[in-house]
Amino acid sequence: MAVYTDINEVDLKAFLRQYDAGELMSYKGIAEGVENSNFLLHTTAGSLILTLYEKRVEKSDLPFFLGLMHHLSSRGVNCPLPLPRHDGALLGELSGRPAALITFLEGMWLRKPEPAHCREVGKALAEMHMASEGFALRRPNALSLYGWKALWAKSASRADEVLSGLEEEIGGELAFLEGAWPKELPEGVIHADLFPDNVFFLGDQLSGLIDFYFACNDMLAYDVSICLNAWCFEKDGSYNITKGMALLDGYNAVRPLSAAEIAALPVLARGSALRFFLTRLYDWLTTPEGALVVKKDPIEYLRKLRFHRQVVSAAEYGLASA
Ligand SMILES: Nc1ncnc2c1ncn2[C@@H]1O[C@H](COP(=O)(O)OP(=O)(O)O)[C@@H](O)[C@H]1O
Ligand SMILES: N[C@@H](CCOP(=O)(O)O)C(=O)O
Repeated sequence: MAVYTDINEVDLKAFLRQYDAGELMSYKGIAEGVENSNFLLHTTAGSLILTLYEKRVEKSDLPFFLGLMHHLSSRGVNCPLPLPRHDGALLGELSGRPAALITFLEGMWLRKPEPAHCREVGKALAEMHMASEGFALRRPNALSLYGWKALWAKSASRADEVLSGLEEEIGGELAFLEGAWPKELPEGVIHADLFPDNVFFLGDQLSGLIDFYFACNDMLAYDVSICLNAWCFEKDGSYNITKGMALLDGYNAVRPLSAAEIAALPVLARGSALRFFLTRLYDWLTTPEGALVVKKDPIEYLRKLRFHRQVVSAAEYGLASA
């Protein structure tokens, strides 16, 4: 359960008085998520999500995230909207943390996505990429090459506690990616964490996207590679090419990938696997025992990274024309 910061009823009621959000009826911590503290509120005005921003979220980045949700929603992407306070601010403070109230999105995330869902995700990702055009704010990706190296520097000396040989393997991978990382691919605003738990479905219909707190400006095809990693591997670690084909078809139907983006997919997928391996490893080594959060397994992403290392062309991901 990701509740890092506790709240109390008295403070919460005072916080809510700054909004046109009705009277508090009940609230509870949400037993999902890793990054921030989330609470589900029921008020006389309906259901709302209260988010207290934690460890990896810089307060100075919040206008980018909250503004992006407004921009995307005004372009037809179904995503939560931050509520303004009476004074117009989208951001307040609760229990000493920056905090926002956001609209509740109906739907639930899929524990066992099928190829048809992967197609919907590919389509929604491309639609998000197109809809984000014209968004005025910029945010460099804090978790790209430079950020990976910084994160690795904090974990490297303890990596072999998790798996023998990791320090050498990941050091080599970083050196490879530093030389091979693409520089000329089309860029835009990417979600950067579009995992199954951040995509809601009502039945088989995709109903919305949440959790824009890693969004940033980066290569659009890098976002595609994140989704291949997050949606197209099975629990046993095998890559499901049918899911990959569906996801890539869905994406291509809205925003066709260029030849250069297709050629770069194996390297991008190595990079995105490494990115999630590194944050998971860091959390694995530093999250205190007993914290109210379910730690995610870094080794799952090491296996994905090893898979991408032996991929020769994007055809192996299910791209018919690669
Ligand atoms: N706008 C929303 N509408 C409905 N549920 C939400 C919304 N935002 C978050 N949640 C719930 O909270 C959980 C954690 O949210 P998330 O933004 O992924 O947290 P974190 O940033 O900590 O990873 C989600 O899996 C979902 O159950
Ligand atoms: N998707 C990341 C962790 C970030 O958590 P989320 O709840 O914000 O999706 C991972 O799986 O490592």
